[in-house]
Amino acid sequence: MCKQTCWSGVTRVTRPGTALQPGRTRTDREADLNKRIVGIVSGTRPEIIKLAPVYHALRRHEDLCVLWVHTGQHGEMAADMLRCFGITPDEQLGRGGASLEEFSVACRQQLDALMARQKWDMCIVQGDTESAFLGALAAFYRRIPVGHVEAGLRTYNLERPFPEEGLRQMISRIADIHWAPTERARAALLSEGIAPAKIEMTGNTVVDAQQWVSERFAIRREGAAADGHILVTAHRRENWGEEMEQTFHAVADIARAFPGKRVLFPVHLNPVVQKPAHAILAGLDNVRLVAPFDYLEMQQALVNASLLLTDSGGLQEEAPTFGVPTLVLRHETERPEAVEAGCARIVGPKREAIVREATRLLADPAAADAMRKVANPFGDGQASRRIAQAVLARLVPHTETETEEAALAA
Ligand SMILES: CC(=O)N[C@@H]1[C@@H](OP(=O)(O)OP(=O)(O)OC[C@H]2O[C@@H](n3ccc(=O)[nH]c3=O)[C@H](O)[C@@H]2O)O[C@H](CO)[C@@H](O)[C@@H]1O
Repeated sequence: MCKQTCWSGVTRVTRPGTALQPGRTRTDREADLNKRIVGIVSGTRPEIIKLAPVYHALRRHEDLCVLWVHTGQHGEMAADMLRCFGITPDEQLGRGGASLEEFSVACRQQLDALMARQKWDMCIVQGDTESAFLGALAAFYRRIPVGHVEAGLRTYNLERPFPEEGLRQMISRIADIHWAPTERARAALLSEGIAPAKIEMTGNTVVDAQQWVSERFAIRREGAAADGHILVTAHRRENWGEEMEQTFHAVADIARAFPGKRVLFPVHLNPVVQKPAHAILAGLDNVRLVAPFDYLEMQQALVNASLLLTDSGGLQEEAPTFGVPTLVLRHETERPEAVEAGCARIVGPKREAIVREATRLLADPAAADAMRKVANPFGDGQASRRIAQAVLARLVPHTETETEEAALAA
């Protein structure tokens, strides 16, 4: 592996076997071959999970030079995810500092320098993070078309989730192609005046990511669905403090009421979560508090769960793939499709409602079974292929693109 520092704080990584002439980059060389350059910008764990299948789908096409740029918003958690999906970033940006402001300013400068030097034909971002917004903004100023994966999620409440709701709405204002995961997301974008031709309903790439790892790492359920553990995750900023403590007291109540059930809780590293989780739950025999899982461990823990209690967006989307009934520990969700389909319920972060709903599902196997049988409303595992087809149609219009039927039959 060759590492070159190409400007302040930015390290360029060249894959083995692609030795370059001095001063020349893989991008320069591939641009000479008339390849169109697609840059993918990631910052956090969920972005990597949802962009990895897009990266692999795009790399199948020889007319494209696909670059992965990691902003460093998440460090170690992101490195685990990149490893899991076999991705080595082409560009790893340097963090400007610990605060979000310092990160943001330095990230914007580095992205602009990168885009000034390499003429990207498209910039792809995902979701609603600071990195996604900065990637879209830098591309917008450089007149590079922006493709937005998981476009159109909305609560229309700028406070919840904060700052994500604002960031995703701003990305929608400057994106050129909006890949909506669901019909509801498409309808939201249309209602905001985005031209129908710029929106494509693709499904959510999170299902593709699950299929990708399940196929390669043999992720399978061990034992009967109803016998599995209760999986818990909680980290959302808007629940910090008293509401999160109530959630953990509810988990303790459930563990005491069902001593034969094991509760598995990978605890987010933030001390705001660690402290109350350990104070309230550490003494219970059937509760295991563990460090955050890598993606493979998490998918294995999910497939073996009989019930999921979570405030995570990604886990709400992943649980129906494995038929795991879900209680959402939030007041509202921008992913109501699971609730409407019948595989999830919103219970909020408060003790009484969580205990009531969990007890109902644990005591009534028929109610839990009904939730297990619902197909995943978020995607069919083909989203990244549809996105790759859309990129090709835009950047290499004379290429023959696979029909949906041909791809599915392959
Ligand atoms: C408001 C909102 O909904 N915002 C979302 C939120 O994303 P989220 O709630 O989905 O985030 P998490 O829960 O951190 O990640 C979930 C993924 O991580 C895997 N996972 C989890 C725990 C673990 O121990 N090991 C793992 O592997 C898990 O299977 C899943 O795939 O924040 C992002 C910005 O950070 C936003 O862009 C995104 O809209």
